[in-house]
Amino acid sequence: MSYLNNGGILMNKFDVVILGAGPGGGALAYALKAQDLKVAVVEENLWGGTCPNRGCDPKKVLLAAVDARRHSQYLEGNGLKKAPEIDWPALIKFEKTFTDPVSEGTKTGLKNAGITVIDGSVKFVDKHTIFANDQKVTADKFVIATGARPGLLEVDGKHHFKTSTDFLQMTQMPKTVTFVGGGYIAFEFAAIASAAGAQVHIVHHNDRPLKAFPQADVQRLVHQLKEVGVQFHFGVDISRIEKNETGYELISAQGFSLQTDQVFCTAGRIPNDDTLALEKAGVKYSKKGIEVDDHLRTTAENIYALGDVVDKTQPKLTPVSGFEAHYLAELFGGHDKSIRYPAIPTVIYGDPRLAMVGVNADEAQKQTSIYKVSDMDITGWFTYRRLNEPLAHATVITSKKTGAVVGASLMSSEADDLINYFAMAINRQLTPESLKETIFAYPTAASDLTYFM
Ligand SMILES: Cc1cc2nc3c(=O)[nH]c(=O)nc-3n(C[C@H](O)[C@H](O)[C@H](O)COP(=O)(O)OP(=O)(O)OC[C@H]3O[C@@H](n4cnc5c(N)ncnc54)[C@H](O)[C@@H]3O)c2cc1C
Ligand SMILES: NC(=O)c1ccc[n+]([C@@H]2O[C@H](COP(=O)([O-])OP(=O)(O)OC[C@H]3O[C@@H](n4cnc5c(N)ncnc54)[C@H](O)[C@@H]3O)[C@@H](O)[C@H]2O)c1
Repeated sequence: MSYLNNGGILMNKFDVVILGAGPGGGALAYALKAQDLKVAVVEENLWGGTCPNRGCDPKKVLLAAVDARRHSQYLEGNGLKKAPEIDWPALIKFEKTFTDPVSEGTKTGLKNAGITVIDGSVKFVDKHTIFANDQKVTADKFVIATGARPGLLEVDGKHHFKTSTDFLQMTQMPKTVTFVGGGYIAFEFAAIASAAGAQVHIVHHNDRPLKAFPQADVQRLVHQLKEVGVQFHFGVDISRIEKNETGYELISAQGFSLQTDQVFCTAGRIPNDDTLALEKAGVKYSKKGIEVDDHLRTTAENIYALGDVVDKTQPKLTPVSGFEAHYLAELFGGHDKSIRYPAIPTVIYGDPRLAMVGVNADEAQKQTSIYKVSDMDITGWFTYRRLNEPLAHATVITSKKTGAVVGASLMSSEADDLINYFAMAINRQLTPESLKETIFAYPTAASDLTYFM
């Protein structure tokens, strides 16, 4: 139902309006439509959100070429003569064949399912009303799924910073590339840029990059990136970026200076909660995201939030947004359970992959009366030796009381797939004995599972 009010403004009334058409908002819209609710989605930018347009998917497309080159390098002299070089402009052109159709395709898909799609940037008027550009929309419930955007460090010359979005659209690879902030994006993009021929620098403000991952694994990853030429600058706080004839100079108050052709800020993302006029709706938020309770309800009783925009301890990842969407669909469908997250696997798609799930090895080492920690150099195992990979490693944590696997961190080219088996083992509380009841196809990375525990 829509009509014009006295002011000539288009009015719409919905059961649920979802703000943001990312993986979280999109998944929720389909699930609520399946419950016969009148649903609208408002999107201010590209339909589909961060992951398929400027995040996970385009990155993984670039990685296909990077992986092919690296694996060829490992086999040089062992069956392969010469590793191929990356043709960056052609690779970006290939990547665009994935990203270009996403927005229109996502929007059409929602429309075809009977979901109302509205292009516009949302501002709350009150807790039952929003403005999406010039459209006034009312609803019984709102779900804020507006995600996050790249943050820019507050330094002089911060307008010179490029972002992860720029990197994924860059048609030429510069000779030198610098990432400021040693997190997920820096480690992944450093592996990509270095394989594509750039001299890569990572500048990090302390000596502990990737702080959510076990320290020993991070050190191994740093070592591996150094081996392929990536330069790390730890304990450096950039205070200024100056443009000069040949590119940019990064400067710290302590006298650090680095000349680079391009500089990317990879020091974290900012939740998109500060542009929504949330005060008007009584929704509490901060720089960390929107405050929610254990039902993903905000401080306004009819307004919920999910995904990267939420202030939470869980990692901000695509499948986590999807999990929360599924939870809210069930909540709106009538159940009243609190949200309970399973063990969440997370991966650095670097060289090699670093993946972890469940209890962190560093925490487990501090509680040896509770956990058994098995640390394994698996480089010599058949699965990895046949690829001639320089580094493969696994740490597996089991409960001393039950024998069940409770955590793992893996490093190898297979780690991103293999970690999912560990996630399943943890969530189903599998013991090494129960794993032996399954026959795994051999020879595969999964057929090694019983040797890990
Ligand atoms: C470079 C990069 C690589 C990544 N790689 C991975 C990976 O490998 N694996 C993984 O799991 N995760 C990865 N992520 C994280 C993943 O992309 C996010 O966790 C995921 O997209 C979050 O989904 P969401 O639906 O919560 O938010 P988003 O995908 O950010 O969607 C939010 C949507 O809301 C819209 N919006 C914002 N403000 C408004 C407004 N005022 N009005 C209307 N619409 C608005 C935005 O335009 C956007 O489309 C990566 C992220 C980046 C940046
Ligand atoms: N593979 C994946 O799943 C994946 C990949 C990319 C991004 N993401 C998501 O996107 C988020 C953002 O990624 P990101 O890499 O921008 O952030 P991040 O939070 O992973 O890392 C940012 C890093 O910057 C550092 N930092 C902060 N201030 C700094 C300063 N002044 N100077 C130097 N370093 C500084 C922080 O200590 C931190 O280590 C991730 O946290 C994750 O949720 C996920």
